[in-house]
Amino acid sequence: MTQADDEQGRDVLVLGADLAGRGPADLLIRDGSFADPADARPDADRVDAAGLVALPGLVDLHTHLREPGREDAETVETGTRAAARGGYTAVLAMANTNPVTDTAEAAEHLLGVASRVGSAQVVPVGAVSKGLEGEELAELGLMARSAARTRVFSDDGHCVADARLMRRALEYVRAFDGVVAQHAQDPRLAGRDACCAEGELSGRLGLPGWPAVAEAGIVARDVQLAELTRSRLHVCHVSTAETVDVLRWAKQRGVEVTAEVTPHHLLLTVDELTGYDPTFKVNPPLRSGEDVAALRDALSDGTIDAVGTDHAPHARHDKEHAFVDAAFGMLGLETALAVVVETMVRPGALGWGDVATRMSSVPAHIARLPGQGRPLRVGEPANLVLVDPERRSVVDRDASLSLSRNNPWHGRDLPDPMVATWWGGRRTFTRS
Ligand SMILES: NC(=O)N[C@@H](CC(=O)O)C(=O)O
Repeated sequence: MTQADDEQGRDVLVLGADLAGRGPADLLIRDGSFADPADARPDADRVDAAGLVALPGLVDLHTHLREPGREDAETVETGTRAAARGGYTAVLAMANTNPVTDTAEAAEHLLGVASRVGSAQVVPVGAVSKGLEGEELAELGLMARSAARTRVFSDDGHCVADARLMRRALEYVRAFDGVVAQHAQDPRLAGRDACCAEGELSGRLGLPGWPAVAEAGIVARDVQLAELTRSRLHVCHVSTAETVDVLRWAKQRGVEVTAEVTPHHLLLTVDELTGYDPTFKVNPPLRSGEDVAALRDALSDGTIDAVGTDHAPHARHDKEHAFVDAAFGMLGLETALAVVVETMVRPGALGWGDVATRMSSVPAHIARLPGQGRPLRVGEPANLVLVDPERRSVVDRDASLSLSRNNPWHGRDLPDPMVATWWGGRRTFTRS
């Protein structure tokens, strides 16, 4: 019997964890929610959490689960197990599966699979355009009204490049308080072969360049469209200092724009590409140290609202090619918090309360997810992560719960904070 089975129906009393930086307190988990610790039954399971930090379950705005269509790379079952190990209790599953999530039926199918095998809540993201082709709007309204209650729409992997289609999408989602999450990449400036931040190094390495303006230009346009339509825009995986400037301007104007940054863009730079290792091939590409510094500042001051992993698992036979031919993407769910601790918490740029905001409550709010991102309070759903702020280890890609091995952190000494995760009172991960 696993520890999780063992806990079924029993009280779990978590003792002395620091509640997201607000100081130590006890938590009682009962019947899926937090209850008053003073009411704990005498046979409660006790978890000594002294020295640990308690955070609300993390919410990832940007996960690729690959099911349906590429179950050799990831499934709902393996992807959500990886999520639980990373402290996540909800993931938004991107629409670039096969078939694409561009209908109510596809979204509901994914929900059905997740209800059987998920170790975290799976929230289908709906495609903006049919087949991600950027021509015709997908069934946005039907997806919104379906059992999936879709609120986030994205052609991620592709940019909604046509300004008219983007305008229509923004106008449409406003009716149900939805949001369009844009993969900002002007295809005329950075086509599908663009795989290296454009600059001195891309020239030296002979890799097709991906200029910063291809991102910032689309974001500037979309901010204006969001202002025109009075609708909500979310910017996926911001990678450049130029885009940060545009976001600052947009927020000063009061436009409803939010943005996310990936863990890899907070730590890795284009210099990783000098060995032509396709593990580091990702879209948008790794950028300069100046960009990394600007992204950290923006996450610290709230110009960038959230961390999104862009967990992009790929089978070996899609990744192990010459750099230009390999698939774009890297794993992220299991290591996201580790990288945020390393890049933001240790240097003092974010406190634990900020981590809870940037990785849980704000993403839950952007996706309009009730029951996620809630404070650790009596009566709230027991979505909880226990974190050891001091522990470190060397990342081993073979220890991953993901089906894929394209882990850019393999062999790197990083924080190893994950102790345990509960989703709706069910224990979904325990460090062994
Ligand atoms: N972010 C990535 O590098 N990859 C994404 C989609 C994409 O190409 O943007 C994927 O689905 O693999």
